[in-house]
Amino acid sequence: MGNDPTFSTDSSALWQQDGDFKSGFVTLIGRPNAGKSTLLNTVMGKKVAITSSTAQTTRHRFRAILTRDEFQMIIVDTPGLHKPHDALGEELNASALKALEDVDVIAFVVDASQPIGRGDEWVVEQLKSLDSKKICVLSKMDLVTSEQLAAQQKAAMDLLLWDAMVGLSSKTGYNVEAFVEEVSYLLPPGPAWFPTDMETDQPIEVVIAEFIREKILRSFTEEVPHAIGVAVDSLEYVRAKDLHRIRATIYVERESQKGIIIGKGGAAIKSIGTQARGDLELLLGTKVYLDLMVKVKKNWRRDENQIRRFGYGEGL
Ligand SMILES: Nc1nc2c(ncn2[C@@H]2O[C@H](COP(=O)(O)OP(=O)(O)OP(=O)(O)O)[C@@H](O)[C@H]2O)c(=O)[nH]1
Repeated sequence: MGNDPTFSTDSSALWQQDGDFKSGFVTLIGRPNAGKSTLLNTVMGKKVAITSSTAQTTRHRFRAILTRDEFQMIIVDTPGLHKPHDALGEELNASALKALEDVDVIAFVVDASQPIGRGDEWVVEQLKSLDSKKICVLSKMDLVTSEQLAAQQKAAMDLLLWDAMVGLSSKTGYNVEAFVEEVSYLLPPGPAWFPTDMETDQPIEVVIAEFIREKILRSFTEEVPHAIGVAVDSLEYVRAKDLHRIRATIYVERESQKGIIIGKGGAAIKSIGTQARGDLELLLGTKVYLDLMVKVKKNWRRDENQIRRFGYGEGL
């Protein structure tokens, strides 16, 4: 992928800009399902992060880079913060909190359609001692009335003295540009740290595995999605046919889950493969041949080493 600017790995050069240029790190933080990854994709104008209605979708600290004439913002998506139940949960929390260190702006994303509760208070508590600028984002505005929004604004203002507050909808795009403007206003002066045509710092294999995992999250009910991990075993570009050949393994915790993922006569895994291939062809800009395997790896979510091997949480 060396010639694909989206996945350029050359971050050594400092792309110095003159004058009033601003740059810095913005971390999206909030409870699971608040709409962080969807906001990131809308800001970027394309799909870079995966999303689903299953809480705890995001397992990586994902960084996307938005460069305009006046600024460069490096946006860090984090796994939603929540009370941990297992090693994976603890690792995801640690990963999200680590992402708050030394960032210029923290964007606390709260779902405008859900009451602000103890979970949000707990997240904001973690922010109080940090020096960064703090912006409150009320997401999913398309789901609330103006009265509900006003009530939510008031509740959010009671949590903290924010440097800015924006209500937006990533679904309709409403006010997403206002969010970008507010953040850019809060960024300090500085050069572009990354090449101006680079959009994400994740290895392509990680993005591919995440796209596959997204399809599984969207295809099954609660129990199975949390039990899966996806790893790309090989990625090969066949120049003569202009296609990418991808082999990936879906790991589950139990035989019964393997059966569910494969489905009757292989129907479920075939459907996952078809859906994933569509996205991957768009991502890679070539035809894709996708070979998916399912393997059982007992209790991998309780095994910190395995979590790291998948690249979730801190282990990247
Ligand atoms: N109606 C509506 N739904 C939204 C909007 N933004 C996000 N959603 C939905 O909310 C759900 C969660 O969105 P995500 O972006 O995955 O949330 P997240 O905060 O990244 O979730 P975690 O990865 O669990 O931390 C998905 O089903 C989205 O489609 C919005 O502006 N309007």
